[in-house]
Amino acid sequence: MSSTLTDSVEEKSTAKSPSVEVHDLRIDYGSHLAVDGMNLEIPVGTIYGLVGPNGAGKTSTFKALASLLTPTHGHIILNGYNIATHQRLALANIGYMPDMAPVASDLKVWEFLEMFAGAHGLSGKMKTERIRECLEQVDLLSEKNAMCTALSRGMMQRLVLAKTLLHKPQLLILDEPASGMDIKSRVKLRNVLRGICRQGSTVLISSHILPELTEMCDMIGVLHKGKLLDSGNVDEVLHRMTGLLPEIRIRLAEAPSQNWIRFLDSNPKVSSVQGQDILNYSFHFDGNSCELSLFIHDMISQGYLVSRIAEQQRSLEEILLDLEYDGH
Ligand SMILES: Nc1ncnc2c1ncn2[C@@H]1O[C@H](COP(=O)(O)OP(=O)(O)OP(=O)(O)O)[C@@H](O)[C@H]1O
Repeated sequence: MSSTLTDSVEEKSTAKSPSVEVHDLRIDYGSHLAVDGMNLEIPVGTIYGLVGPNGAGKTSTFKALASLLTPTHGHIILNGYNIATHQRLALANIGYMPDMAPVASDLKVWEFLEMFAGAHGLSGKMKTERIRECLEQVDLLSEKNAMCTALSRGMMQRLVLAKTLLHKPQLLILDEPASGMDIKSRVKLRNVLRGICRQGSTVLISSHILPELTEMCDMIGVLHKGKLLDSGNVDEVLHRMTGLLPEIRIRLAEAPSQNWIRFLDSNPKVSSVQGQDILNYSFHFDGNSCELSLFIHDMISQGYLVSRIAEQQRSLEEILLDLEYDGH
């Protein structure tokens, strides 16, 4: 449904609206329930990762956000505009990259982007400059004259990302952008996404591989069989979902004083202290990474020489796998 700019601005939420608000989203395919009562809020400038096994409902959610399918029920608000009532304004500032983004094979990188820049109404010097900026942003300027077919998978994904950036979207929705990428390409993608966020945009990405997201994202949501099981800061969600307290392993550079065990036990967040030998200790820690950092800082300022710290935790993949077997 179209609307005038004036009434849309009146209906827009506050200037500090979250980038994405999803209220009670439900998506059905015939008798199959794909997304079930999702509520989600993503602040501006965040990299948010939606993680879930195959068939969890990630693509369906993203398609609903990009207005490519109509949900059975629920509201979606992008940058303050409800997509059901103010679709044009809500979608004006989003960039959507599907999981199997098509790339024209018989074009050079520059020509490929020129085609889309033209469709966005760019021409002349402005078009040339914007294409250059986008290629720079995804670190692909050196390949501007390469044939699209000659690009690696990681480069291809970044080229499609450059295409998605052409109209300067404030919200990027990227479905499985890192799938099939090697670690080098993933690091490059992470740096590109961080750069985009620093410029004030919000990025929403999906993956069925948790480590891909935890290394890239500020926040994650865990989707399982259409239900959003948890959502929030990466550390907090991992802590809540994995349930078990992480085990912290500490190696000291020299034998500690007699007060060492008493010092560890005196922290209310510490439990199950064990000493493997005079230098190696382990304990459970019931706090977030910031509280752990403070504790380690305290340890060092008390004169305990910490030479190594490691944290071990049951992975979310293992937990989701358990849920599958439990039939949840
Ligand atoms: N067009 C469709 N018609 C019928 N069922 C569909 C359709 N699209 C998706 N589904 C089903 O809806 C559920 C969610 O699918 P969706 O593609 O959203 O999940 P996903 O988390 O993106 O999975 P993947 O990681 O495999 O892409 C799955 O059970 C899927 O089979």
